[in-house]
Amino acid sequence: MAAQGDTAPPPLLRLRGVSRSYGERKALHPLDLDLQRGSCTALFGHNGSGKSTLLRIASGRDVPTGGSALFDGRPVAEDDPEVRARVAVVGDTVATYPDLTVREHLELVAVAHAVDDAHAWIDHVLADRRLADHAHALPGSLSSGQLQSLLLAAALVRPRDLLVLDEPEQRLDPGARRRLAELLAAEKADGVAVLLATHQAELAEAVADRMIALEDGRLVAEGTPADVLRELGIRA
Ligand SMILES: Nc1ncnc2c1ncn2[C@@H]1O[C@H](COP(=O)(O)OP(=O)(O)OP(=O)(O)O)[C@@H](O)[C@H]1O
Repeated sequence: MAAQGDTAPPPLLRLRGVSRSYGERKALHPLDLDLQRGSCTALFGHNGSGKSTLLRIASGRDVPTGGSALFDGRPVAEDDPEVRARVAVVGDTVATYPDLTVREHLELVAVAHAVDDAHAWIDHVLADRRLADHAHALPGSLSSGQLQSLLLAAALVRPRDLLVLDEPEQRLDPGARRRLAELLAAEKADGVAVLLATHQAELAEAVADRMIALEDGRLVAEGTPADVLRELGIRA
């Protein structure tokens, strides 16, 4: 809660009492979350704890059964052009077109978002994600780590104010994980709000300002990564 006279800008993402039920099953109990531009919040928890459910609500890919989700003051809805233009998502599954090359996937995203000077920008992102040598490869010939890098690259070739990532470290080798942490730090420095679910404490420690631990759809700890990881007994 902001103190009176506090001049902090309104959060880019504001979730109030959001919850999600599937029939009788409560996947997410009511939860509040504020995310400012240039900051990162990490969601942490076991399989099935509700991280992806919360990310889907935050990106407009799902509608909460309770509470409200606002992006820059408007309801987060995937079919809102403003939300689609400004919210980039890296999901937890790799969905590709088998007959489009790596470069063509990125061109498709760049065209959909009317990116200026797309070719130069795609070259930059391909090099940045170590995909330049695979630009003309089809997805079927890529390793799982290279496919994950393609998913990240697709989010980077388009404009974004909010970047939502579901376990982006999965399938990446240690070097690529380090570059992922550098990338997310650079996103924050550019003023992008970053919301990520991760199983990797080191990634949260490297980039997150706040951490939310979930268990069975409930918030069980919240604070700095250091505080939360200590509370969970993961760090001394
Ligand atoms: N479409 C759905 N229908 C029914 N139950 C669902 C659906 N999607 C998710 N759930 C349930 O909601 C709970 C939370 O799932 P969620 O995918 O959010 O967990 P998670 O923390 O992201 O897990 P993981 O680390 O394995 O990705 C789980 O019990 C899951 O079975």
